[in-house]
Amino acid sequence: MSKVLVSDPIDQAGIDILSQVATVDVKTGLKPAELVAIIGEYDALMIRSGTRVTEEIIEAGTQLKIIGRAGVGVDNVDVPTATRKGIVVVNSPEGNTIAAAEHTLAMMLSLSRHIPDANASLKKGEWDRKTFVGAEIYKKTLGVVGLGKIGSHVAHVAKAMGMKLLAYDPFISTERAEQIGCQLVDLDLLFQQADYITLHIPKTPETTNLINAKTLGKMKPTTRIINCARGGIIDELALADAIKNGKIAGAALDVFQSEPLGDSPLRSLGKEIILTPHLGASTTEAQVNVSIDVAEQIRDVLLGLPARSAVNIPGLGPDIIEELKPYMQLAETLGNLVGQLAGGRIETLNVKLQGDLATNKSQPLVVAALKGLLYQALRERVNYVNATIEAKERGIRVIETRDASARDYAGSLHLEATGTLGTHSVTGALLGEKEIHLTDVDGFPINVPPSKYMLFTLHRDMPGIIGKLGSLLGSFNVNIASMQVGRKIVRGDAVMALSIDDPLPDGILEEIKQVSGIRDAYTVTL
Ligand SMILES: NC(=O)c1ccc[n+]([C@@H]2O[C@H](COP(=O)([O-])OP(=O)(O)OC[C@H]3O[C@@H](n4cnc5c(N)ncnc54)[C@H](O)[C@@H]3O)[C@@H](O)[C@H]2O)c1
Ligand SMILES: O=C(O)[C@H](O)COP(=O)(O)O
Repeated sequence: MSKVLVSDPIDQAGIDILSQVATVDVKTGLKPAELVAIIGEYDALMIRSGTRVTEEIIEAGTQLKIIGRAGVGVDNVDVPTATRKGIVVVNSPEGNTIAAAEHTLAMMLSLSRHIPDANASLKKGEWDRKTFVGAEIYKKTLGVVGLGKIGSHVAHVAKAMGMKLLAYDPFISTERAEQIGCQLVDLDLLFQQADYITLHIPKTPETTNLINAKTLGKMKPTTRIINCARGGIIDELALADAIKNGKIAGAALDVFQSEPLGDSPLRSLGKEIILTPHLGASTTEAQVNVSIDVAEQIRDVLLGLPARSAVNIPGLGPDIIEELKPYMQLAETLGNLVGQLAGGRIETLNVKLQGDLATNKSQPLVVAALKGLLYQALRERVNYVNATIEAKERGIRVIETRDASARDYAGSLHLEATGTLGTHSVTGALLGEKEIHLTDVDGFPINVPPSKYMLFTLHRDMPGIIGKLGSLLGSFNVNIASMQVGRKIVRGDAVMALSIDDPLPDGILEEIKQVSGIRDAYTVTL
């Protein structure tokens, strides 16, 4: 019989489901070394945010087939290592949406009316009606950063309470925002105008320290911030400082850079701040939902069936996956690349399946291209199962065409993304069995394998331009691994594709764009 380890408190409903097919051990509060010592016995691990599933734990889990996260965020799981080891990672994308949204609303109202401090004062024996005069949220402006599942529900309820709604989410269409009753604005305007700012975004390199001394400086002295998303999106020291110095009015935080929260200046602030110990998902209903949702998936995978919310394994038939696997990787890479070249919010993705790929069997490649396209917005939360729905929810129009007569390569894929910042296209094919090559960028023929860090320029084909760019990169100690120019006519427009060893340091891209003859430049991380 299979063995499942449950290492965080989860609802009994899930344990009952797992017990039908496996022996279930519930061992909470294990230290990392204790988990490493025992994980080798188990086929499945079920967790919440309390267990950090590191590379060391995954490597020690020699029998592990699945890691089930009873909740949304899988940032406590080393997903790339799990994927490399062939371990399915599943989560419950919607099971605690309402709980987290309601906690956010509770935080906003409690903060406005000083409920925690008023309650504490009364329980101490006081009757103080002066200190706790609050503010109304009616007719105030709420700035929602991240208009996904939780952000949308918060917006919906806030609207009913008479709030005016601004939202920032570069991956959501204006139409979708309007349906929810939000006006999409840029982040600066949201920071300047909102009376309340609520965060509902994942923690990614782009969102880390999004709220910092500089952005706090743009807010009104009456602004209050609520974070029930992820710790680390707010620079906590800068926030404590801004509240202490009256630069903003207050904050309500459920999540912290390091959990459990240790010594922190946030703890010594008064009624301007409310802190809860990561309780967003802690309702009876949400815990039943996520526990059942994830336990059912663990049960299915242990029985050899596919999981419905795998964050790292395609939910497609194993035979199709085997045949299309190298092309799926091609489609995902091209999707990620064209999404970054186009930038901004993507409105349309044209997918052209060419040569041998122009068959109906190739449909999963469209899904893989969308998965790549959405990676910047959703990171590991986008998978082959949800990519199409996520694209639809974001208002991205997908146009598929097939051209069996295109014969430059046995099979090639052409993607064209149009977004708020313009249109870009890429084409790619496989060389040999599975070596991905970019064969065209923005209509210019090239032939380069993609690499982790790339720089693309659109420039005038003229003597000296390659040298100038090389010297500029050299002066910033950027090492070029390979470089290729694609042009259609001599001394006309051209594209340069460079593979570089490290990410481009801040500020260089702007300098590159100033080089005479270079019209535009893009940096991409794959
Ligand atoms: N406190 C808790 O207990 C609790 C409970 C559940 C979820 N969460 C967290 O809440 C957050 C939102 O969860 P969700 O289920 O709504 O996720 P979701 O994927 O449905 O929505 C996230 C939204 O953020 C947007 N986004 C991504 N990068 C962005 C950026 N740089 N700027 C602006 N928007 C960006 C995406 O387009 C998406 O619409 C996640 O961080 C999740 O881990 C916390
Ligand atoms: O990502 C989530 O689902 C939330 O942060 C909740 O985490 P928890 O289930 O560990 O409370």
